[in-house]
Amino acid sequence: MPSPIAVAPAKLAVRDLNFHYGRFHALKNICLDIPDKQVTAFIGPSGCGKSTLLRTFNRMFELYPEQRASGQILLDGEDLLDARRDVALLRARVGMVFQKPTPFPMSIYDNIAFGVKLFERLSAADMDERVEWALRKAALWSEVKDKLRHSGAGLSGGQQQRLCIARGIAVLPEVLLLDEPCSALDPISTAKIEELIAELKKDYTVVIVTHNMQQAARVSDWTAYMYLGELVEFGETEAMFFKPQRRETEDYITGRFG
Ligand SMILES: Nc1ncnc2c1ncn2[C@@H]1O[C@H](COP(=O)(O)OP(=O)(O)OP(=O)(O)O)[C@@H](O)[C@H]1O
Repeated sequence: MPSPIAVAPAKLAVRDLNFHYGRFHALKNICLDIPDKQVTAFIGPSGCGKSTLLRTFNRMFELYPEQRASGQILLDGEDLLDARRDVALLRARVGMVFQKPTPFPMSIYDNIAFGVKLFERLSAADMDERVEWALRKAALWSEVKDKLRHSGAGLSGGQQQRLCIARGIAVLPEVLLLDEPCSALDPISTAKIEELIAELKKDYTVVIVTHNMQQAARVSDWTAYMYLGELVEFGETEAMFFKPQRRETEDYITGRFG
């Protein structure tokens, strides 16, 4: 197997990561480099640990006492699993967008301003500018600029998901985690989010969990194939899809799995 340590500079370096849900061992000795300002996709059959691995990157699991991670996850060289590190600050650096669009029950404008206010004191004019910037980045501005005070819940599913991405980037994170961001969306909204991901990687390190192999091939630079809590193969997406090193990866990619 090619080294799980990518040649590109790593934004996140996972070292001997193990994860337990109670007594269930969900991630086993994961070692992996997530390259900076590129898109990395996690693929693998249902239950292999993709979302679990993603959620370790902003310590989401800490909300649940029976869940625990051991090993190291270095963000720019510093271990983010170190309990002394402020988890709120970590989540400002490592943002997350979930499978189902989850706008807050408030206006489109406030959906974005809410998170920004937790970390920065901006003047009204600067906040207006930040909201517009985030909505433009998420390719949503032209569709919502005349209804910023309307509820976010009134948007279509695809628009809501772009609103969640705008909310995620408004706090100026360095890493954006996307957990199956298109699984609840129609093909047109999916295409928009995929275009957006290509745009976002100019500024952010993006990690995406997807069930959709074509999507992984289209949007990612690097791909990790997981199975039963282990990292089976990791490499550049093109090589993984056209010349996988492991038989298991090839079987999964070509649909022979299961
Ligand atoms: N809260 C939990 N408590 C106990 N076990 C869990 C919990 N969440 C996930 N698991 C188990 O951990 C393993 C990995 O789950 P995870 O959701 O990370 O897989 P996944 O690859 O993202 O799956 P899917 O593609 O179906 O979303 C599975 O066996 C799952 O049943």
